[in-house]
Amino acid sequence: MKLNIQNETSRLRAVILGTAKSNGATPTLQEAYDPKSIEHIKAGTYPTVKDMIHEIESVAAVLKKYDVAVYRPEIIEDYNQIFARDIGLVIEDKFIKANILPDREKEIDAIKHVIAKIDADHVYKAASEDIHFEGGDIMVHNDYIFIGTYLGDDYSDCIVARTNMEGVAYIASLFPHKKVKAFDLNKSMTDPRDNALHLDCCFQPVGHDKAIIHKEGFRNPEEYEFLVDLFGFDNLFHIDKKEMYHMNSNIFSIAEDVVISERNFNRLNDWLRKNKITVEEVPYAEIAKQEGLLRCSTLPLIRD
Ligand SMILES: NC(=[NH2+])NCCC[C@H](N)C(=O)O
Repeated sequence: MKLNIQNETSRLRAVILGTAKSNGATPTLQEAYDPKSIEHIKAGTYPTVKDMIHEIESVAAVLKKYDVAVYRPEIIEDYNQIFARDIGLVIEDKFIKANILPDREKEIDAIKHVIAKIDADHVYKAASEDIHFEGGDIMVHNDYIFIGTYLGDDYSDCIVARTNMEGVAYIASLFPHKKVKAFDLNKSMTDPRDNALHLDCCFQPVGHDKAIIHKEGFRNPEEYEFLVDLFGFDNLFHIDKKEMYHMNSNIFSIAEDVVISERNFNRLNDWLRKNKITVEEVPYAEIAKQEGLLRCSTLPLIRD
């Protein structure tokens, strides 16, 4: 398989979509690794496997309708495998295995059959355990690579900070011809409304020249301003705290003019349609309770 990813929005041809088939029992508070899951475990509203299967399979159906080749992970019994995005990433023709949170380390084994289709010298893995990065923090945008990180002193105690500057440097080393821009993100282990778990939880390009953004996701106002300058203020759809909590920035593009979005994202979906983008609505509010949505559930392999 010849990989090709240059940006977030060109026509999608092949993708890995996560699976909810054997998610296991509701995690304990100790097992959870994000504040939104913790909130729902405490409230007794953590999603059921049945509901999550229904939601993720509705995404599979949309991808099929657009003739996208869809690869699925093999099943690991009682293990969360929904968020395929984070376990690896493709930039240009390279597949890079993530150096992911240890709780999620096994997920990559389940896509071995996909990685086996890629020429071995196009598959990368950072050797040092001090290098941390997950796919949700990394976005290629033509000449740019955008990377979410966290520069706070408490990085090592913060399990919602998944990409460090060593990770940024590693990705930059693989793509010396790209402009790499890191973004220091706001993190909270206790309140999901203040937690940009990954860059795609507060920002994502969409369409030809637009992007969805949550200003408060950025710790450094200058880095937010950089994106305003790059995209132009009028091309940005600003989402508020509540919309970011519901994961509005985490929709998924099949093409510049087709996205998969959550059916309750009324304000966003209206704006997309106003911009001549077809919105394929799916139910995803249950999976959203785990602080991940549609971009998080997909790992694109080939776009035009
Ligand atoms: N790309 C993403 N935003 N992924 C979301 C992953 C959510 C998952 N609960 C975690 O904490 O790892």
